[in-house]
Amino acid sequence: MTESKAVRFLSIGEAMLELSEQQAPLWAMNVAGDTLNTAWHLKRLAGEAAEVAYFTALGSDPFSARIEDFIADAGIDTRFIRHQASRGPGLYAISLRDGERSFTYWRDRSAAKLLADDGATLAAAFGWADMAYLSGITLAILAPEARERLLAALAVARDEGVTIAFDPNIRPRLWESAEIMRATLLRAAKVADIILPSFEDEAQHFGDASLEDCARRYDTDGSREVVVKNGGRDVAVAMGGRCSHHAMRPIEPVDTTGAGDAFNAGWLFGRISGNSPEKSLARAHALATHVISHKGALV
Ligand SMILES: Nc1ncnc2c1ncn2[C@@H]1O[C@H](COP(=O)(O)OP(=O)(O)OP(=O)(O)O)[C@@H](O)[C@H]1O
Ligand SMILES: O=C(O)C(=O)C[C@H](O)[C@H](O)CO
Repeated sequence: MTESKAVRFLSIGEAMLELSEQQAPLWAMNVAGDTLNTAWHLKRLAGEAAEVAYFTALGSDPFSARIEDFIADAGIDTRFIRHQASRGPGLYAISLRDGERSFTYWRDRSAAKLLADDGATLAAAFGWADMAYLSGITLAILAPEARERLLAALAVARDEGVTIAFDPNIRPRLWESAEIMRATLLRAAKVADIILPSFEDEAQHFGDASLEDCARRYDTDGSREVVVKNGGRDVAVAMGGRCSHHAMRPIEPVDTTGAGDAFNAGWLFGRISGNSPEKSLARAHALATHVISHKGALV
């Protein structure tokens, strides 16, 4: 019997400390961050069928060590994590109103802002991967030269056969201007094969009038796979130049933090496993609804 080779999934971004209010006055401190959330869920779904590695930079302090231990304990490979002794981890706190989350950040000098400073580590990581995943947050936190370095490395990796998956995950506060944000997100999407936007954010910042508008803007030539997430409402899937709508079952959320990240893991796992779009969507939605039924990004 031949055993199929595990897929190598590389996720690139910022792992942070997360503060999530439990019963007043108690707050839980966990570890989360959009690209880490997706990597974490994907590893749980895939088990031995995927090797998952996380690419970031952390400090050399005890809280950075906790983050790294958390990642390693999840079975995620930490070989591409670099350390910047002069910096520490970023922190965010969740505020909730009727289950809808907003974030307060303390991350201006986090180590992760330097994650793309070393071209050799980037090349080694892309050389290892079958699929690489990043988000608009990954790009937003970088200095302009580092952003260019990462975009160039992505283009080379794609040419060399790495599948690139990208969630624009729009966070305007993290960018220096709305123009730079929009232009950079479009450039990243151009070097991606799979794009996973959220309709509400895209409509607000790119003016898309419909799910199809959003899918077509990202898939101008019909060569990409685009899944437009949409809270508890219909999702659109563009593939092979055709766009289909899929009804989703809405629920009352406890905390929507990480819904999109969990959805992405479910979708990517389905596609890596060769499942149909319908089956992949069902898994993605089930995982997202599970996550939003609990506080914090990771359940
Ligand atoms: N109220 C809800 N009921 C059911 N499913 C939901 C609800 N909200 C979100 N989801 C699920 O989560 C997916 C992602 O939702 P949404 O686009 O709102 O996430 P997001 O804004 O990207 O989240 P985040 O950036 O916090 O990870 C949806 O497509 C859906 O499957
Ligand atoms: O907003 C960020 O930068 C985060 O990574 C925090 C959350 O975990 C993430 O946004 C949820 O999607």
